[in-house]
Amino acid sequence: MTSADIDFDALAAMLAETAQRAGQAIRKIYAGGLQVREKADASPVTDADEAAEKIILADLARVAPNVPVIAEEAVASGSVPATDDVFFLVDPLDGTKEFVRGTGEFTVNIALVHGDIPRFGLILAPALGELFLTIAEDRAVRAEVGTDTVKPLDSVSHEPLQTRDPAPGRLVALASRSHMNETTERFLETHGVTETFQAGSSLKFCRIAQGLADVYPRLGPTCEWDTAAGDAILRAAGGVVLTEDGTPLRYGKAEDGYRNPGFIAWGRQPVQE
Ligand SMILES: Nc1ncnc2c1ncn2[C@@H]1O[C@H](COP(=O)(O)O)[C@@H](OP(=O)(O)O)[C@H]1O
Ligand SMILES: [Mg+2]
Repeated sequence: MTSADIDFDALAAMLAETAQRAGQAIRKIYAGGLQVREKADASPVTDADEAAEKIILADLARVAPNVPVIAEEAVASGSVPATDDVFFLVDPLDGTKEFVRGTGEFTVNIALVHGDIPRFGLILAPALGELFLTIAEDRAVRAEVGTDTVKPLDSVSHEPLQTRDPAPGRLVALASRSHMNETTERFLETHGVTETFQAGSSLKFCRIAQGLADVYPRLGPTCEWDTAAGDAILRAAGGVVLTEDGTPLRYGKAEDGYRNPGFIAWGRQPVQE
């Protein structure tokens, strides 16, 4: 199968509802009180992560039964299917730490990779009622779906996502709330960043795609399911995600356990110094 065989409109319409159902499951579990456990890598996991992933995997198995899915909680329990040129990446609850803290900055993430590039991306922030997704290779949108009911994609209005032109020497950056480090602080000091906001989860990619900030340095570990949907959305809105050597972040790194190197997400391709 290639990405040319996939009907992107149908995928977007279906997964927009899948993600909202996953979001409702997350919110229901949250309202009932959270049991937080630790995974083998010491990161937190809750029943909400697992419930949301189950909903997403069931729908993907129906719509694209032959496409492998690399999903965060399945990988944590040792289930890592072989991938080929086309595969899905799923992070059912990105920003689990933020979720546990109650900040609302957590997301449901679904992406389709083809040929080491994320071509389709969908991010839902269930507590904020905001949905971001690619609707074509070079078009991404934001829709307000609210938090009460599952809304079909064609029943809500969309606003196009477009990154902004940075003001040289006055960049606005986004950085992780939970995973700040010295390398990131050094990057901020040396790249003309005059303002930094901290935020959780893949929403950082979305805020750059909206033109609300210029750069998101992530110079510490993440996994491909944390970044693929945000990368696809940011690309379609005019941005790029580059590794520290200036090349685009690549996907399908099975031999590295789908772990990413450090990267920098930019609203616009940076001018080479
Ligand atoms: N040591 C590590 N190795 C791999 N990924 C890590 C990591 N520390 C943090 N992350 C990733 O960073 C994500 C959180 O990003 P942020 O701090 O920007 O909210 C986590 O997503 P999950 O919450 O889905 O586990 C986790 O996957
Ligand atoms: Mg994550």
